[in-house]
Amino acid sequence: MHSTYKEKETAVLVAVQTQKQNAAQTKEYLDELAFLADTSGIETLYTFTQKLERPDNRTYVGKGRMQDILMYVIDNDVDMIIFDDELSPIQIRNIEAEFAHFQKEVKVLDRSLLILNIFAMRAQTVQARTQVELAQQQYILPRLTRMWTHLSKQRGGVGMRGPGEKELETDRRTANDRISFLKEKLRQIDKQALTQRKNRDRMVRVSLVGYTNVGKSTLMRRLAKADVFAENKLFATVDSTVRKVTIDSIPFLLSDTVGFIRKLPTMLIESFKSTLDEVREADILLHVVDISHPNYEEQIGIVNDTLTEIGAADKPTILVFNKIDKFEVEPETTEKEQDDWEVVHGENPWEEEPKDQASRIQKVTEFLKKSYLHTPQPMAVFISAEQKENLDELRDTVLNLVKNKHIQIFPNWLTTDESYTENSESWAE
Ligand SMILES: Nc1nc2c(ncn2[C@@H]2O[C@H](COP(=O)(O)OP(=O)(O)OP(=O)(O)O)[C@@H](O)[C@H]2O)c(=O)[nH]1
Ligand SMILES: [Mg+2]
Repeated sequence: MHSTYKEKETAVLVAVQTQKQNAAQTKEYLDELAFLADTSGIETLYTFTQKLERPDNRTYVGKGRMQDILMYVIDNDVDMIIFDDELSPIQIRNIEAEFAHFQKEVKVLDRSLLILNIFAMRAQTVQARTQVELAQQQYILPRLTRMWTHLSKQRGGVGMRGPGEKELETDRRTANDRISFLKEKLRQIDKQALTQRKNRDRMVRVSLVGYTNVGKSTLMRRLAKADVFAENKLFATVDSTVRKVTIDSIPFLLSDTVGFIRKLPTMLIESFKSTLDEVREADILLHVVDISHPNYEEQIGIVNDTLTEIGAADKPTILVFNKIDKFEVEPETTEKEQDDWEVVHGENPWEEEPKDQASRIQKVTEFLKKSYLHTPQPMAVFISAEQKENLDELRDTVLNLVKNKHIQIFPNWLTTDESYTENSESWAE
């Protein structure tokens, strides 16, 4: 029997492969888009790509590809199309018009809107909620056309048929008023937060930064015994958490905050400025990387670019390569590369499978250290936050940097350290 009840909304994904990217990268980007969709509770049925110099101004992909998408969406009664780049209001209108010929209502979303929706789902504090709503309103305002009604009216659904011209005018005015109101509210929250930060003892401030889902919150739990939320979804964290940590009687503040992603909407970065203050004002950064991710090098670049954008680059940084328990030495390396490695280093780490987890971790760590010694890198540590591997080494590296900074702030510290040991949490096992 045919049932019209659908558990999940369904989507097709669409990306353009420009000359700057190869097929493997495009696939990675689409996998990430599918992960974003999945995090929003949307099931991806199919993906479409097209090689183009740049996305088409009118309909993002060309006419022929659009026809393929149209047929698939109609035949399979798909609920929405999600594009990997931010669409202009005109592109949205044209794409929706294609479907209107077939009396098919389909939601047209893009990567930015998907990210905004996830942030809205996750925001816990008043500050984060206000910041997300501001970004949403700013995204929607130029797109308030007949096809659109704004998000705040209908939680969960976007891209429905909109109101008439007159209501649209009212909607635009309401959106503008709301934007002013939210900005003012954020100014007040910022003022309070600033006072709070000023009243805190001056302590060395360390911030966890990194791409989304790399394990920042998991590491925060290990380092500060903090009960922060971690899960295998994108943007599990969109607020920031600060905890006092003490190692060898040196106290410092550790903060965990929102992760970064490729093509993070600009309005989101802007409205999250105050959440990102923790990062901007930090003395030291722990840049966490998921070394088991096929695109981890590109992710490092994206994080560095975002840090530059928010004015937080050029701080003493430790690259924390996480998830070494999931890192596979073998499949990534050809036999020729293995032979070359053996010639240079006099051993072949691929020769035999280590028997237990401990020796496997040791082997992987040695392998990674050797690979990274060739390239100029900031300090690098290889850990597994989940499996608690090599955390002592990370602790020592952090301690060294913290100590240097601590001595700068408190030149007389060596004689007065007693007072800092009270009431502080110690490094978790
Ligand atoms: N295998 C493995 N998984 C890990 C490790 N560290 C974290 N994870 C998993 O990775 C997923 C993401 O971890 P989180 O700590 O939420 O990552 P995050 O960087 O805080 O992510 P966002 O807050 O979404 O930006 C979770 O499912 C963790 O259990 C690790 O060392 N090894
Ligand atoms: Mg997190």
